[in-house]
Amino acid sequence: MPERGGGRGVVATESMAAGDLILVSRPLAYVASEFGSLPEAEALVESINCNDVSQADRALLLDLHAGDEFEDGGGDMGLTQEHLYGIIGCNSFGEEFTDFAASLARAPQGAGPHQVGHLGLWHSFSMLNHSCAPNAVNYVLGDSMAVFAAAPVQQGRELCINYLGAASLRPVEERQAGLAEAYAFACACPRCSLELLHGCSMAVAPSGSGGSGGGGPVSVSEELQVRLRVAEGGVLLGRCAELAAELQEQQQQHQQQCQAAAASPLDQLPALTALAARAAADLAAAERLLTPAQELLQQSQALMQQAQAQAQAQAQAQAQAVQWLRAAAYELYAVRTAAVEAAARCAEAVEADTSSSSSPPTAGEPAASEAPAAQQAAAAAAALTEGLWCETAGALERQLGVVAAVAPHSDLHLFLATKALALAQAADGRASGRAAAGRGALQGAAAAGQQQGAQQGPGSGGVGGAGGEVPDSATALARCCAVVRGRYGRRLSDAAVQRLLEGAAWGLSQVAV
Ligand SMILES: C[S@@+](CC[C@H](N)C(=O)[O-])C[C@H]1O[C@@H](n2cnc3c(N)ncnc32)[C@H](O)[C@@H]1O
Repeated sequence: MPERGGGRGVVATESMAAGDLILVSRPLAYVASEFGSLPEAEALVESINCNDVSQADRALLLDLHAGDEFEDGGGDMGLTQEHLYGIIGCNSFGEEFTDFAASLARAPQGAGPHQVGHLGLWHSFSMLNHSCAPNAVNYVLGDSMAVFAAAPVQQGRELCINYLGAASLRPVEERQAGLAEAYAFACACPRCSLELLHGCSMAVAPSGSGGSGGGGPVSVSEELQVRLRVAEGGVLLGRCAELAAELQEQQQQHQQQCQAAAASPLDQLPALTALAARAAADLAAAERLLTPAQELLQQSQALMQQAQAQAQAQAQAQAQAVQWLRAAAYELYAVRTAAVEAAARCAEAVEADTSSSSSPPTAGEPAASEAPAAQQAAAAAAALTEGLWCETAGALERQLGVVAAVAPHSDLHLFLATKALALAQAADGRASGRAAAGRGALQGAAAAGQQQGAQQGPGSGGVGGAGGEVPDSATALARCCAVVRGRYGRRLSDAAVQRLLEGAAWGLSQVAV
């Protein structure tokens, strides 16, 4: 059939009425099964393999369509098992006969009352193609296949049956999917085309109805009704197609008339007037929208101003928080320094006490036996001083890291560095290790200043010498001043630099005990 892209089919050689017998086909292979059950394809294969089939029928079997891969009829290979399964898949027809009375009436001769389910292959019947709106219907009578016209058929029309059984009532997508899966073709019958075109299904299966597309068994009477309905649908569809053709013709005429009318300018006047009226209406609608739009604009402007004010307030609050944090840090180091100084004084007092107790005791003075206790106290005080210093130095180091990370332009880490250096000197002028740590902190501050700040002149940024000598307070102060100048000289006024230097000097004077 060229109109469906190849393949064979059956065409009416003369017009016929609904109910006319089209063909009766004897089986090439046929197996019966128990009432209510459909025989398996294996049973049919077995009956063919057991030489039940004559040579002539074998040739007819080979003539049947078996899928695209067997288009050459199997070639020299003859009838392989694979080919046979392909033939059965494409052409076999079977029913389980759940309608008991009708089943008995159709049962093949010799079949017992329970042997009424069947599966078979019929040659001329296998030439019929499928349509979801078929004009022919088939019945198994005995083991023969009879095909009748299910609607009036004009000469030259293709005769089609329904491959789907009751599943032909399913929506178009399901029918298409079922046919594609079982027979590997996309159905383009008038019903499918119409339903696909309009995106709707003209028939929806009643709930619980089955068919070869899946679901439970369907009785024969039910299936007959289904086929009748489908056949009626086919007739209606034919009428629809004719109407569609008429409509298309009319549409073309209208189009031609419109084109002719468009060519004449006078005829365009009503269309232009209508367009103008629509434009006026659009304008009025736009004007109506203008006032609320203006109001919205004003509202959003007010909101924006509010947001700006909020952002300013937030920035101020942030700046205040930074100032507060800075003050808190100064406070902390002042307290720690005071504690270290107190501990040092305590140690000095205990030491003085101990040395005075080494001279002979006078009346009212503590006995010589108490001297070890005083020594212990001195040792404890020294340990306390040491511990406090270590803690303070550790805290200074951590603060330095934090300040350098979050506020690289702050002068706080300079202060912290000078503090660390002074502490190292004050705590133990001979402990070069600790002093070196203080010097290192000062150098770190200077290096941060060099990276972040303005360019420094030669020698101005170097804080601390390369040797292990601990610089005195005045040297440290001079080096701090160099750092400050190097870092802030460009961006700060002279007065501001002076204030910073004074601040650093003040810090040193507080701790250089
Ligand atoms: C029982 S055979 C029908 C006869 C077949 N056209 C032939 O040439 O032998 C079934 C096969 O025919 C083709 N067929 C049947 N109905 C069709 C349809 N409506 N559109 C396209 N192909 C169809 C499919 O390839 C299907 O597997």
